[in-house]
Amino acid sequence: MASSSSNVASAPASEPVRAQLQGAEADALITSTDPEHPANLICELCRDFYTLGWVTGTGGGISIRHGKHVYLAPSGVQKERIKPEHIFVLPFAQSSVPKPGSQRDFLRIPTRVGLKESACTPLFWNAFTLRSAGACIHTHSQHAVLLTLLLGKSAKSFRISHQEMIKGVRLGGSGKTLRFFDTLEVPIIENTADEEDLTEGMAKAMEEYPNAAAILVRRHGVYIWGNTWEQAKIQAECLDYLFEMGCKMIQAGLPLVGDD
Ligand SMILES: CSCCC(=O)C(=O)COP(=O)(O)O
Ligand SMILES: [Zn+2]
Repeated sequence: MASSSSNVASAPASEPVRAQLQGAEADALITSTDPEHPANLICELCRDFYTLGWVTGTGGGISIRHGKHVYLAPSGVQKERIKPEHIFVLPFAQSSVPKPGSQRDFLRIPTRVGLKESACTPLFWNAFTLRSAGACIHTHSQHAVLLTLLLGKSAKSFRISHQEMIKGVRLGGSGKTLRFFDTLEVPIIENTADEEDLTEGMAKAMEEYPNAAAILVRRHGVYIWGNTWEQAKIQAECLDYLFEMGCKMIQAGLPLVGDD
C-alpha cells in the first residue's frame, strides 16, 4: 500500500492542480465551520469510534447521506486521522451501486490523490437504497466478531430478548423502536475475501429479514444503519452493548431468549 493511502497525514498536496480542479462548488461540499456538516462529522465520529475499538487498523467507518450527496471516508487509511478535505462526496442519484474507484472523477481534489473511496461504499449503498437510511456505520467491534463465533458456524442470526437496550433499536433500523418484550434478531452472513463482495449477501439478508436493524458478518464485524447519523449511532451503541451482553450470556451458559 502506498504511503499516501496508508496514512492520510502524508497525502500529497499540489497547489497548481488544486486551482484547476477544485471549484467553489466542490469546496463547498466538504468545507464548513458547522460541526454538524457531514464532512466534519465523519472525522469526529471516526475518532470516537476508534476509541471504542470499532474502526482500528483502518477498517470500518461511517457514511452519511445528505441531500443529493453521500459522504464517505477514504479506504485503508487511519480513520481516526482523517480530515474533511479527505472526505469523498458521491452523487446519491444513480441507477447502480457504485464500486469503489468508479466515481473518482466526481469530486477530484488533490488532497485525495492516491486515495480511493471506502471499500464499504456498495454496502453503505445497500442501507441507503434498501432502507432509505441517512447514515450507515461499519464496525469491526470485537463484541460483534466474537458473538458470530460463539453462536457457531450454523447460526444464521443472533436473537435476544428481555434486555432494556433492545428499546434503543428500531424495526428495520428505520421504523419504530422495539419494546422490552420484543425479540431482537440480527442476521449473520459469511465473510468474503474482499469487502465489496459482501454487497449481495448483505442485500439478500436485508430482504430476508426486513425487521433487522443490522447485518453481522462472521469473523469480520457489523453494518448498522439509521434514518439519521444520530439514530445510526444510538443503534450502533445499543447493538454493540447487546452483542457484548450476548457473548457474556453464552459464556455463562444463560439463554439469550426468554427471562429464565
Ligand atoms: C483491516 S481492514 C480490512 C478491510 C475492511 O474490513 C474494511 O472495512 C475496509 O474499509 P475501508 O473503509 O478502509 O475500505
Ligand atoms: Zn470491514
